[in-house]
Amino acid sequence: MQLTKQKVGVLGATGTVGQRFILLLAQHPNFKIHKLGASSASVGKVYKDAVKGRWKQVVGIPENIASVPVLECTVENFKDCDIVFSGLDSGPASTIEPAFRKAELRVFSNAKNFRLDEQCPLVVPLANDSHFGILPHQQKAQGLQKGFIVTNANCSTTGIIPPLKALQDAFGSLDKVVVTTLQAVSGAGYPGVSSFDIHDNVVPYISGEEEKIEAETMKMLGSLSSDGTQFQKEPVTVSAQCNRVPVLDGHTECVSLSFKQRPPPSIDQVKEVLRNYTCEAQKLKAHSAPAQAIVVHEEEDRPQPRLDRDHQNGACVHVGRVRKCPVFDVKFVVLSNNVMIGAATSSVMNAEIALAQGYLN
Ligand SMILES: NC(=O)C1=CN([C@@H]2O[C@H](COP(=O)(O)OP(=O)(O)OC[C@H]3O[C@@H](n4cnc5c(N)ncnc54)[C@H](OP(=O)(O)O)[C@@H]3O)[C@@H](O)[C@H]2O)C=CC1
Ligand SMILES: N[C@@H](CC(=O)OP(=O)(O)O)C(=O)O
Repeated sequence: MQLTKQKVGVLGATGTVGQRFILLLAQHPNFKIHKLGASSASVGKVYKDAVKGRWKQVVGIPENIASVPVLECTVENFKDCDIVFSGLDSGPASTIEPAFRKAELRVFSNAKNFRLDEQCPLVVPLANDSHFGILPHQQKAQGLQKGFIVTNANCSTTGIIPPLKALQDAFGSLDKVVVTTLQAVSGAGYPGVSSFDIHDNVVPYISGEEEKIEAETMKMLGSLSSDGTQFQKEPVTVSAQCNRVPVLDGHTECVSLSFKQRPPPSIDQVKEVLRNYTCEAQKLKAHSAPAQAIVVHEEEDRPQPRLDRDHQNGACVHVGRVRKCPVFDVKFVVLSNNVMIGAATSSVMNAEIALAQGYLN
């Protein structure tokens, strides 16, 4: 039986993340693009004209989307959508997303604004979908029947959460996590960092990024109270250092960590746990879920952004160089596609999980 597809709106549809939404949703079994929104610079144009000279994907604009008009991001324009995906800049997201929620719309957001909100789930779909359990509380607290905001994480946080969660589930609480990032230029949107600044260079600062990785990790590794009304942060110490590097897509992260458990697990045990890790999105057979959530590499020079970022349509995370750390217990390298699982794919997979778990009824 063919089920009716959910009508979806995409806010920020013309941007770096928005373009990935278009590609993921143009032919989706559960969702059908119904409305597109962006800034006043794009409003009034059809999609292909709004992104003229700015469509940066290796495939063309899907034919069924090219002539869809781009609208102003108002409740009035989007009120007949079942779901709204937001790839808005954080400035406009701060007012538009809560206004949409208030109008009983379900919002799946990439923006940073509500990630640490006590009523909003912050979910990496390969790891902590149990945090959707806060949604009835959010709706009750906001006096709503259907509307809510679900957020997905910062793109660098997203990469490290699945391996950290896998290790926490298997070996108990982590003690300390140190992460150094090498972040792709697409993380800064388009046109982002100027070519003059990034060519032949590394920029050792990304505004606000280190604080986000530290705080978001504690929320996502934490738990939801049994009555579904409160998040309990995981008391893990996280230290992040963030760098921008001349890579187009794909954030690389060098991670060292220690366990509370003494003695710590062996390197072989760590690898086995990472390799065998499965998540709810896979069990639910969510359309965007990867067959392998964490791909563990044995080659000593992998993962690499150019070679590995598009594996499984960028929906998994890669871990390589798992080895003993002389300072902490274990160290490894993570690679994740920042615009796919780090952004649009996470939002879409979150909506697929929410649909399967009955949160969109
Ligand atoms: N790039 C990445 O790797 C990641 C990004 N994010 C987050 O996702 C969001 C989008 O990022 P990204 O796609 O990179 O950014 P871009 O700058 O590439 O795109 C921003 C989008 O927002 C729209 N927009 C800007 N101002 C307004 C406004 N006042 N009203 C309505 N729409 C507006 C733009 O429309 P127009 O084209 O008309 O100007 C465009 O569609 C941000 O919040 C970002 O922090 C999260 C994780 C990873
Ligand atoms: N700051 C990230 C991308 C991003 O937009 O993050 P956030 O959604 O947390 O603001 C990067 O530069 O790679």
